[in-house]
Amino acid sequence: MAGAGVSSPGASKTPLRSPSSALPLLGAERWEGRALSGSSPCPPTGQWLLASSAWREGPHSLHLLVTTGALGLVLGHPFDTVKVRLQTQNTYRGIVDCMVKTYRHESLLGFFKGMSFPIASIAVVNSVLFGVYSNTLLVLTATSHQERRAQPPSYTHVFIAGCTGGFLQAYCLAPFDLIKVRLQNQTEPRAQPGSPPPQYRGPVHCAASIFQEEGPRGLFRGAWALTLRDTPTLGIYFATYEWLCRQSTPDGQNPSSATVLVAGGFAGITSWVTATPLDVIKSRMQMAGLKQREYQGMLDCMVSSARQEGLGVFFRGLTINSARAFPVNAVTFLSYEYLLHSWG
Ligand SMILES: CN(C)C(=N)NCCC[C@H](N)C(=O)O
Repeated sequence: MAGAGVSSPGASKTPLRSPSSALPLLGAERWEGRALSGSSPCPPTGQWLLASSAWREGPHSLHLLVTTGALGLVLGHPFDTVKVRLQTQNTYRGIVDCMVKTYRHESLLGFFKGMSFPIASIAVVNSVLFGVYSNTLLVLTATSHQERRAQPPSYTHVFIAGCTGGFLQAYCLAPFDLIKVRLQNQTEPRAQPGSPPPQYRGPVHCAASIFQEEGPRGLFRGAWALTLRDTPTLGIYFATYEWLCRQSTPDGQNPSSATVLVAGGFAGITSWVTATPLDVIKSRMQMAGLKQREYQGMLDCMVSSARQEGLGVFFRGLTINSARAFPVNAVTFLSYEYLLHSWG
């Protein structure tokens, strides 16, 4: 990552050797205490998982990774629920109609259905994505994170590293994403006496039911569409982020925190714009046989969706997902940069 590392919004853009310029934002005393006591030697750049590296850095870094990821996820989940419902159900006239109906029938809690598994898995999924990305870049460019400030990687390398991260994270994400989508699509209000119970009583029951009915492969329903969605679009995600950072940062310097936030937010939007057609197909495949008819495969799903609902179907949920993607990915990149930076 060229110029990887963050500086506080007001800091001058001088090359940084420690996260001290990010201190006002991210906890000055903790870092300074550690630096003074000498308890934080620079760990090697080539570690596979960000989370395990963060553990070595100390609980502060791990907390940051998990907390920012989880916070973004909680704030973004209601938007995600509306997106998923718009993509898979034909009963809504648009975003507002979906929000109103969800609120009326299910109260505010309806927007948070299916959130627990994504929260439980965010650290692993983000660690695989960002860990594989930064290590692939390390292999491709043969330069460490620090050296890349002076010798920025080519966009082709950034794109390939992003695609590799996207490909591998898709397989970790697939079962969690399937359970999320199934639970988000349960429109029954909370169990009331006399009303029929929803099909799944919670995430564990959902996973167990799928496993019992369809075997382990059932948990990977839609995984192909997910992989096809994530492989190129995560290449686009990192390349956009890198490009935006370089546009607004003088050569050899670190992007400011504000730059990281804006570049991360726009990288999220750009990647989701390109990911939406396959996102629709993925969600429909995951719901096949339930609220959707069974499909013979991805192609069948694409063709029959387009025939019945027109080409606009491939952009369902795009607006609300873009509104969600900006803040979620802004904080994700800020914590990623902070972690890289704190390794020195
Ligand atoms: C286009 N795609 C699949 C992505 N950009 N994925 C990475 C960002 C994931 C982030 N938690 C989010 O939900 O936006």
